[in-house]
Amino acid sequence: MTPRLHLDKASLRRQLLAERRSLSVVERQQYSQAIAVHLQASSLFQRATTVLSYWPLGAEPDLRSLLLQPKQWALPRCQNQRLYAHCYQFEQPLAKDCAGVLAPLADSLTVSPAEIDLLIVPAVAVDKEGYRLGYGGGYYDRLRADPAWRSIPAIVVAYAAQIMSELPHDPWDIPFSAVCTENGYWLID
Ligand SMILES: Nc1nc2c(c(=O)[nH]1)N(C=O)[C@@H](CNc1ccc(C(=O)N[C@@H](CCC(=O)O)C(=O)O)cc1)CN2
Ligand SMILES: Nc1ncnc2c1ncn2[C@@H]1O[C@H](COP(=O)(O)OP(=O)(O)OP(=O)(O)O)[C@@H](O)[C@H]1O
Repeated sequence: MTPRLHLDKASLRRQLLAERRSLSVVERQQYSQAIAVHLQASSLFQRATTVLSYWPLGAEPDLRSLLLQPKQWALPRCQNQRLYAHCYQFEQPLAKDCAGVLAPLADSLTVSPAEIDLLIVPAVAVDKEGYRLGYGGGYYDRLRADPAWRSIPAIVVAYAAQIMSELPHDPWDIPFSAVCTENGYWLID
């Protein structure tokens, strides 16, 4: 938890992505499982009927085991620089979207923000105030700039090594409601 505020977002992103890749496959699997356990114990998760989660990319926490829980699941699909929530059912076909992430097919059912109770969002880094650093595409920032999305509780997930005391943030960054790592889950007040 070294203060690295002096670094800009791009340098922090490079550094934190390298740190994440340096975790072994076994560490990532163990931590991902622990994150899933903490998430399932949270009241935000337990109360949610419809959840927008994510399909893991690179060394991100792999929370695909959650997709077996009895909830209505949705996954993001990137199109024209925007994210759309599509329904996901176990073993439904997926294809890479414009960001290179596996996503439901373009013609699959979409879910409106009014139906979604919870967002689960991966991060490259997170700080103590719930500010998130992502890959730099601004996809979740643009999504959450819409008032219909902004009001949905949103949990940001990362490995504990990605938690910083303070990250630089821009006017468009909206802090998250809660943070979850392999070491625990906490709400941001
Ligand atoms: N799993 C997952 N899905 C997501 C996101 C995410 O962060 N993670 N997104 C969040 O916005 C959106 C897609 N945005 C993205 C923007 C840039 C890159 C990107 O530059 N990827 C690197 C690979 C990094 C790695 O392998 O760890 C690359 O292509 O070089 C990926 C996704 C929606 N879906
Ligand atoms: N509400 C918004 N409206 C328009 N553009 C936005 C908005 N939010 C962010 N952006 C644009 O997105 C770009 C990337 O922002 P930032 O570096 O904060 O991404 P990030 O949160 O790390 O990425 P991601 O959410 O894709 O993982 C910025 O250059 C910014 O111009």
